[in-house]
Amino acid sequence: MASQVVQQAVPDSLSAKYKGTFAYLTIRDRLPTILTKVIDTIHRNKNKFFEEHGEEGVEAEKRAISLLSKLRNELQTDKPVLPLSDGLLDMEQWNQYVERQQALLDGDEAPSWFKSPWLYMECYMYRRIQESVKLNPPICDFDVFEEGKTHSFFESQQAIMAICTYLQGLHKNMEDLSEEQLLEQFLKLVQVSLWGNKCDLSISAGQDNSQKSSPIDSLETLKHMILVDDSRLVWSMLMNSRAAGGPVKPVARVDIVLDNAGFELVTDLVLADFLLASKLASEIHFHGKCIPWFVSDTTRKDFEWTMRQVQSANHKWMSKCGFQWQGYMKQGTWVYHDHPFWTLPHEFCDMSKDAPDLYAKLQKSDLIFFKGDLNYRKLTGDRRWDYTVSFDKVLRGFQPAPLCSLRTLKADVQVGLRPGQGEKLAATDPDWMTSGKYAVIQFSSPYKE
Ligand SMILES: O=P(O)(O)OC[C@H]1O[C@](O)(CO)[C@@H](O)[C@@H]1O
Ligand SMILES: [Mn+2]
Repeated sequence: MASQVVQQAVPDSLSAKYKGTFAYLTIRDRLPTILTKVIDTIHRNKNKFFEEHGEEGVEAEKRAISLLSKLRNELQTDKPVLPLSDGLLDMEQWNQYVERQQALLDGDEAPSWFKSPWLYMECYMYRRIQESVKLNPPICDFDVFEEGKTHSFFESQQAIMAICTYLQGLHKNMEDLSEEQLLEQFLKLVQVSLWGNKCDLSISAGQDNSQKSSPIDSLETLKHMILVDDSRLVWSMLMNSRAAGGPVKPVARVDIVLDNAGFELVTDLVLADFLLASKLASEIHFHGKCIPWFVSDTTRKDFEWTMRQVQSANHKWMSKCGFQWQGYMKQGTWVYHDHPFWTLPHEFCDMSKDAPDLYAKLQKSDLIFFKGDLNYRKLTGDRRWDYTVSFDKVLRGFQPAPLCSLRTLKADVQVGLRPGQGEKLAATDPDWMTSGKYAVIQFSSPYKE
């Protein structure tokens, strides 16, 4: 009975059924554009498939394109969601999820692109792209988004060199920093990682969106664009946990649920390095995606590729970072994980029930950073919350450990604002929720008084 009451209080999901919303425009315009680009990418790689696999590769390319064209047609004509058939490990969970969505609709209506929750449909599109490739050996391991991700890394070279140089400068006198100076550097590197989230390739529908200038220099001018800044609460939490272990023996395990490869990933690695080197943390656990996702999200392959690229760069400080990072991986102070739950359409409040192993893993953390917009959508359930509802409340029990979302706003969900703040922004800048110009640093802890 009590849980029924709670459920009624939860607002509806964002959905393309609300005409004119960002969800609607995404499903109507941006997702078909992304699918067209995917088809084009596969087609452009035809010669490569032929060189690698002969005629079989070309046949597979044709079949994959035909499945993707069919998918685009299903989307544009609002066809019902079809079950997956590729036999991958998460297939059953996806197919069961349709039933959950079915139960939310009236009568015999089937879940479909313009009726069902946006989060579900957008995730489903990326999973179907994966299916279209997986069903077609020998090209089944082709990452349709790899070119864009590597391009964005190379386009951000200057900015990457700048933050690597900055980090190495810090390394030289880390031991001599006062607590206040350490706090100042912590706040800076959290903001660098935050603004790194501007560079995703999904919001730009695959267009280059890389970082050109030195990120450190722009932090001051960007500060007023941070709508909620809980970074000092995060700092206090880390300091408390450091005090528990003593200054020479840090105890905190920090997890970073990664978002985009390219520049953003490097900003996350720089933050992770700083946390270790400053002894604010003793180990860092990264979480990436098992399959290509939302155009630019980091997979294990992207993670390893980035580490190698940084290491072999023709730039002293960048390559020094790369060697240190490889060292952390070898020592086990940095650990990379992936889990199929991150590429399911579920809200994070479902994690303890639907992926108890992952939830238990996250419970071992002292602080979890969730990077990016999609993670924020999943933290909040991608629902039509009032702007002033608290961040704690919208997590709906998802509290494996203290957590902090670092997100630039690219979807029409935002909570934890001051009364009137959202309305004022809407009046002065109508695209404030989706332009990626604004950001939040929001913290929630199960241990907060
Ligand atoms: O890489 P991020 O920050 O998660 O952004 C991805 C976001 O891009 C979008 O495709 C833009 O709307 C959202 O659907 C998604 O939340
Ligand atoms: Mn992303």
